Amino acid sequence: MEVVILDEPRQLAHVAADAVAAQLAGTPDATLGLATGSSPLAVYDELAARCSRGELSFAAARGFTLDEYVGLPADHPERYRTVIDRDFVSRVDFAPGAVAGPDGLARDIPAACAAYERSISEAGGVDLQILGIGSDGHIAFNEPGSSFASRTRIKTLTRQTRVDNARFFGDDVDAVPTHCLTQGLGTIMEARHLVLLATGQKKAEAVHQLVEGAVSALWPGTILQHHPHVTVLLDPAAASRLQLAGYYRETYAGKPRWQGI
Ligand SMILES: N[C@@H]1[C@@H](O)[C@H](O)[C@@H](COP(=O)(O)O)O[C@@H]1O
Repeated sequence: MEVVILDEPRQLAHVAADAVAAQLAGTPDATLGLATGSSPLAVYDELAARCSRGELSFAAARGFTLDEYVGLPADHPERYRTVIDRDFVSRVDFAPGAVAGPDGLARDIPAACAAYERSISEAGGVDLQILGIGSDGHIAFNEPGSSFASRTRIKTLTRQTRVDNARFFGDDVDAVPTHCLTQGLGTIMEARHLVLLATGQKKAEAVHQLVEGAVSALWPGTILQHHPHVTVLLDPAAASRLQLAGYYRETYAGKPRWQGI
C-alpha cells in the first residue's frame, strides 16, 4: 500500500488522473472501475479536461461501476447509473454501452448480481479501480461486517451511510434507499490496481483503520492491506489520525510508484 499525502485536493485529482492516463497509454482498451460519491469528482473533472484537450481517450476502454441503490426509478437523479453518466461518462468519449453497472431495478436480484460478476470477468477483470471510503470504513457499499470473500450482492445500508448520503436526497434520511447492490470485497480485491481517494476530517478515523488498523470486517477497507497494488491518496485532514503520517510524507518521492506494493 502506498500512502500519498498531498496538501491540495487538486494535486490528489491530478495524481489519480495520471494513474488513469498511464493505464490508458499502456492499454487503450483497459477496463476501469468507476466509483460514485464526492471523492472522485475532481478526478473526473480532470479526466474530462484532458480528454477534451485530446490528451487521452476512453474510446476503446470499458467501465464498471461499484454499486447501485435498489429500487430507485430509472429517471431518479441520484441513481448511481445516472450519477456516473452525469459526472463522468457523458463528458468523455466512451463508446455507447461501454460502461455497465449493477441493475438495482432487476426483478431477480441474485441473477442480476451473478450476471454482473460474469460481465466483469468476461471483460478480463478490472485493470484500475477508483475508490472512495465511507466514514464507517465501507468500500463501495460493503458495510462493516461484510465478508472479505463477498461478491456482488444485495446489502442493507447502515444508518450511518444513509445519514451520510442524505445530503444527496434533500437532507431527508428517509428518502435514502435502505438497500443496495454492491460489488463484494472479493470482487474489488481482484482489480489489478486500486486508487483510493479520501479527503476531510470526517474520513480520518476510517483512513487510520484502513492503513494502520488490524485487518477486520468491522472496518471493511482494511482488506486492502492484503492487495499487492493500492495507492491511497489523502489530504492532510483525512491523514490527520495516521500514526505514521510523517513517514509517509518523507518516503514519497514526488510521484507515486505505480508499480505496486
Ligand atoms: N457507495 C459510495 C461509496 O462508493 C463511496 O466511496 C462512499 C464515500 O462517498 P464520498 O466520496 O461522497 O464521501 O460513499 C458511498 O456510499
